[in-house]
Amino acid sequence: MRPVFVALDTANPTRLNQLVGQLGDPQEVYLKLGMEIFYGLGAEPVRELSQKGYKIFLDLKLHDIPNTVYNAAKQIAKLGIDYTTVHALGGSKMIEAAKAGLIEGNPAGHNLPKLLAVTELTSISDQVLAEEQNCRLPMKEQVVSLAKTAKAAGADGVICSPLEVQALRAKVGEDFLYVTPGIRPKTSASDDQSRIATPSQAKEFGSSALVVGRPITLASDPQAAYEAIKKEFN
Ligand SMILES: O=c1ccn([C@@H]2O[C@H](COP(=O)(O)O)[C@@H](O)[C@H]2O)c(=O)[nH]1
Repeated sequence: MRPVFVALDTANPTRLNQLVGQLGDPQEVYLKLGMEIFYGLGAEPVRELSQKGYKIFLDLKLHDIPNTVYNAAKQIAKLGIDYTTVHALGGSKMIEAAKAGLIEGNPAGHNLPKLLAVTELTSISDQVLAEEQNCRLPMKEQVVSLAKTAKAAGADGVICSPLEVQALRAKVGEDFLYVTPGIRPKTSASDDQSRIATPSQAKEFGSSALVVGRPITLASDPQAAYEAIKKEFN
């Protein structure tokens, strides 16, 4: 079964516990904890949820000089997490430094966390890419180019939109993870996301895993919404 990570974007501990409690057996639930939790509540919820057996994707999107990223990744690895992120735009030396930091900080006996490089955020449209980032490449080519750099620098996969996965599989390879946010079931609002797809489209395009936040966390029955998305994707 391919993973569906639930993005728990809240800094309210009561809300966090309530949501986690609604999702089901820790051994079968994949959680994505991001900046809101980490900056609001610190590292403790990350350690606690990991110790309870949840698979943890800590999405802090590191983007800094290589030395700073190396030291930050070393600390992140100590939390006992399974996946983490850097921005591919930080360059190959920064991605290599992140990988080295994860290896150095990883506790003995724990699987090495997988390093995912964010290509272009799924909130970025073709227009913003061209007019604000002044990128000369079309979106798919830009994402492929960033993914090639990330792979050569030692990343285990990338974060991208499902809309780019077919091109990525063809040009970057099958031996790489394509983890896709920007997921919206047919009846959900797109919110601030630009490059979106439904769970069944993501399945058809070949996403390795999904990241889904508001369509689950704001649903009247989050567990039912989570189960429906897992079923549609698998
Ligand atoms: O390109 C990216 C990278 C990360 N995200 C994160 O995924 C979730 C999506 O939440 P929704 O509520 O389903 O929109 C969120 O935590 C983002 O930080 C992304 O959306 N796009």
